[in-house]
Amino acid sequence: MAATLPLSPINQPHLCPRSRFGNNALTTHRFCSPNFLISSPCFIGLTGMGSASQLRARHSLISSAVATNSLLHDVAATVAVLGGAYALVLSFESLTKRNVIQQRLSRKLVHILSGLLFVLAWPIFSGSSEARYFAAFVPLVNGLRLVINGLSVSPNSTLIKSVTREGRPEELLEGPLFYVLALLMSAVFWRESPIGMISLAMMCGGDGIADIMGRKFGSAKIPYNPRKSWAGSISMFIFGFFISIGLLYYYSSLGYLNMNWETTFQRVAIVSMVATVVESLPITDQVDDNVSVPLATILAAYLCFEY
Ligand SMILES: C/C(=C\COP(=O)(O)O)CCC[C@H](C)CCC[C@H](C)CCCC(C)C
Ligand SMILES: Nc1ccn([C@@H]2O[C@H](COP(=O)(O)OP(=O)(O)O)[C@@H](O)[C@H]2O)c(=O)n1
Repeated sequence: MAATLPLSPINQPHLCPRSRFGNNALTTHRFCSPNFLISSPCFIGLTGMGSASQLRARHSLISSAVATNSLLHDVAATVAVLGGAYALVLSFESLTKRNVIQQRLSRKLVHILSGLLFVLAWPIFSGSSEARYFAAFVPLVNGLRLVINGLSVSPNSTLIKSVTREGRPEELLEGPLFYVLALLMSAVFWRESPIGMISLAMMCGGDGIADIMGRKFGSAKIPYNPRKSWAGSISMFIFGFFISIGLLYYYSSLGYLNMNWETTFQRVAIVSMVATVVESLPITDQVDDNVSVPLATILAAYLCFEY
């Protein structure tokens, strides 16, 4: 594990290298961590803190303490987010069981909230470079839960009621499973890249809202796909765009990103348009939206923000 202090996400731009993303996104670089700096030769020379071997011993002691601190921090954050995921599904199952909301709306709200709350929770993990893998463990566990219940003889009815269309256990192996795999993939891009967060904004916020608005106001159908409507697609573009901008602003305000806002709005608009067009295509029978939308978004975002 890379020994880096769980840094305040506010970077020291004059010390930290520029990110490889063209928008000058700053990254919390391990060579800018206080732990690295206090053991650097210039610091030693300036402060006369003792012989090099003494300082090497002190550095290794500090490094192992920092690594242990980050490990405990990330384990606690993982447990907290896993608990949040379980509580979210349980809450909507209870609302559905008590007929407060319909099962179809419950599923869509779980679809919208799970991913967005997951990406909003990323800052509670440590500043170590391995933190993203602890975060990715959450969708991994939920994916295994979906597979076990989708294949099992005695599936968990709470899960089925909250995330399936028709209450069939095997449905868990379709949209919901692809959904959590998309969350896992987005977590690997992590806090220092706009790509993963925009992917979740479009899949969770955009595609989720498209369903709700399309079912309610979708009388005018799209010519090349009568199963989708202009209302649904326009809603996906608008909500996906603003949720993406909101997430980029959130992570910029926490110091993880330093976006060039003069170009970011256009780039996000392009990515949102690509995701919306892909979602509207008549390919749902071949490729689930929870596969096509995140993959299209990641590719478009990579091209728009990488160069
Ligand atoms: C209903 C879901 C997907 C189906 O989508 P679609 O077919 O309607 O397009 C969502 C399934 C959610 C899953 C069971 C739970 C995922 C939890 C997530 C990994 C972590 C959330 C943490 C947060 C703090 C609540
Ligand atoms: N662009 C869109 C997307 C969905 N919808 C509406 O939402 C319903 C569900 O959409 P979907 O098949 O994408 O649902 P999921 O696969 O996202 O669960 C569609 O049958 C339409 O009634 C729409 O009108 N326009």
